Amino acid sequence: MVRSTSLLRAVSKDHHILGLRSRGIDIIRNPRTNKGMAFTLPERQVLGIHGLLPPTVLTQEEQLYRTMQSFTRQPTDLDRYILLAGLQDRNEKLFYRIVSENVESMMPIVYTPTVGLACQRFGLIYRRPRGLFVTIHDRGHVFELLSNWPEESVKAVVVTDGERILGLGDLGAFGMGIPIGKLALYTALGGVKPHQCLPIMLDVGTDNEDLLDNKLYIGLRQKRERGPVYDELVDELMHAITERWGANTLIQHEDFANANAQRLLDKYQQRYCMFNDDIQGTAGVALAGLLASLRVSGKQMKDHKFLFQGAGSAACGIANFLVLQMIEDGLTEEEAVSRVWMNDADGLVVQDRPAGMSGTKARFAKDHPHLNNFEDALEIVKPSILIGACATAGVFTEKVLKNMALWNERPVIFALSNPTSKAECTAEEAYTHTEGRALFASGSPFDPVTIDGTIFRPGQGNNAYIFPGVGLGAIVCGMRRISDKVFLRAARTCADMVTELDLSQGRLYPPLSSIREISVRIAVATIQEGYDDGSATLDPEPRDKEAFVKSKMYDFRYDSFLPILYDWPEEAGFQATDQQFSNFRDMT
Ligand SMILES: O=C([O-])CC(=O)C(=O)O
Ligand SMILES: [Mg+2]
Repeated sequence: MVRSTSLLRAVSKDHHILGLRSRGIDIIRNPRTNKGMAFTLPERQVLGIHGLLPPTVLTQEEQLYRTMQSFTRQPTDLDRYILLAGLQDRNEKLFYRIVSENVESMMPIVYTPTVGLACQRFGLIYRRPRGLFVTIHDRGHVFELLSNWPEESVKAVVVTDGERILGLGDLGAFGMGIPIGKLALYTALGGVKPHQCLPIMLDVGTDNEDLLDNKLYIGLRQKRERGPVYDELVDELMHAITERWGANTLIQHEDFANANAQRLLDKYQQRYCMFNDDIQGTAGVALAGLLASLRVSGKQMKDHKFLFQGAGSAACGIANFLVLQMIEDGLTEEEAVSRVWMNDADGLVVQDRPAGMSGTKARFAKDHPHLNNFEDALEIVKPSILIGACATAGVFTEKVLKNMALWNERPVIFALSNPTSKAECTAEEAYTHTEGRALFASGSPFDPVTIDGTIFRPGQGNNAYIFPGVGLGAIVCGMRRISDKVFLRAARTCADMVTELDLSQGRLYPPLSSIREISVRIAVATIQEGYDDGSATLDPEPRDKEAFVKSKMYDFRYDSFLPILYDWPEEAGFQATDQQFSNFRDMT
């Protein structure tokens, strides 16, 4: 089918908006179409932007170089964050390309740890809107509010209510930085098209007094709404998203507090195409690293004994996945659960402890006297694998680490809390106090550590290995729901990509530079699981799934406007094909 070129011609015509004459300049002002100085001379002429740009014409590669120069010249990471946010607002293709090609230097800026600081300073650095703010006062009108979002084909939503932003606690509406950062990785690492991504901040107030007093706060100045009214709003949002953009719209829950995270996951997991990244993404990535560690220790998962410091939803998510893995190794559920111990702010998780217990951790409560000290708990359990998910920096003390090294030839130590300032120990501490024998991973990045001439390159056990690929896979095959098995499969896929070289350098994850390739493989694994369990709706099932996934991914290179605007002038009677038309629509 061919379409008339009238829409295409409209681009180069004059428009009168509020008395202002605007034409080609809108193409420069629109981050989706803007190429900056990379517009070629013929494009500048046809689009009516000749003279609005400096005369030099740059290639995208030259622009990358220039941007990199500015990036490295910034005095602080927060300045680098602001620089990249500005680029994202100006020139989308350049932004995503530079992040995707420089994951090691840019992921720590657009994502953890710097994104944490950006959230804390969000009132100061806020420039242009990105995403939707849905507040408790919008109850009853959420669909109308979503209708204000200009994109018709949203496929991935990341939503937070800001109550547990990384390990930084309740940041209220400042938490918006997190859905924005996660979705930047959906595109940069997973190739999901930017216009298909929507960050949502669900503002139900904040209990953070400092923010309520902060002149720069941008959210509702009220205490958090909880209980049935909160639940109704979340319900309405989930429903409205799928009403507006279709039943298979992917909805990622991010950084909800423990009291809500697992509860909302249980409530919605079967009804929507959704997952909770802090529970399932974290669990998947932790499992991936632990699977890789087995190749070094020569053990099976069932041969291990685990102690978690922190028993929130992330810890429980990991523990549940470990149980599934140990059952696959041949243990009964009871045996598997017996190998997993937890400790939290109220002490060892035991059956009758004074503080009582809520949620999933009850599954792991042991029949043991109450103990209130982590170091004592460690001595009782003598774990071979120690996992920190408690957002308390330094709880893995020298004594803790030395004990781990005393009991284990290759102690496995994961300090997963984010950002770096909340990590349970640093990479240097982990290697130093275990004579370099630790198999260490952290949620946020650490630089390589040199001990006695040996360089250790710690891996980053971060969800970013998992969620962009799962998201991409779920979107392209139109998944109705996402089961835990998707994450188990994703974990195995990630673990399989860890090479002997990685392991020899103490790294339990593939290098970040291969994360885009991993995302493709995880997307393929996700799609496969979708067809195996019947949740994929795309029909027919693509035969070559990898080629199919790649064909759906965002192209970071600039489109040329010329085939559309130059080669097919109306007088020549040319018409655009459907494909050309939709390429153009994607561009504008
Ligand atoms: O964002 C990250 O780096 C991982 C994550 O989801 C969290 O810590 O909440
Ligand atoms: Mg999170």
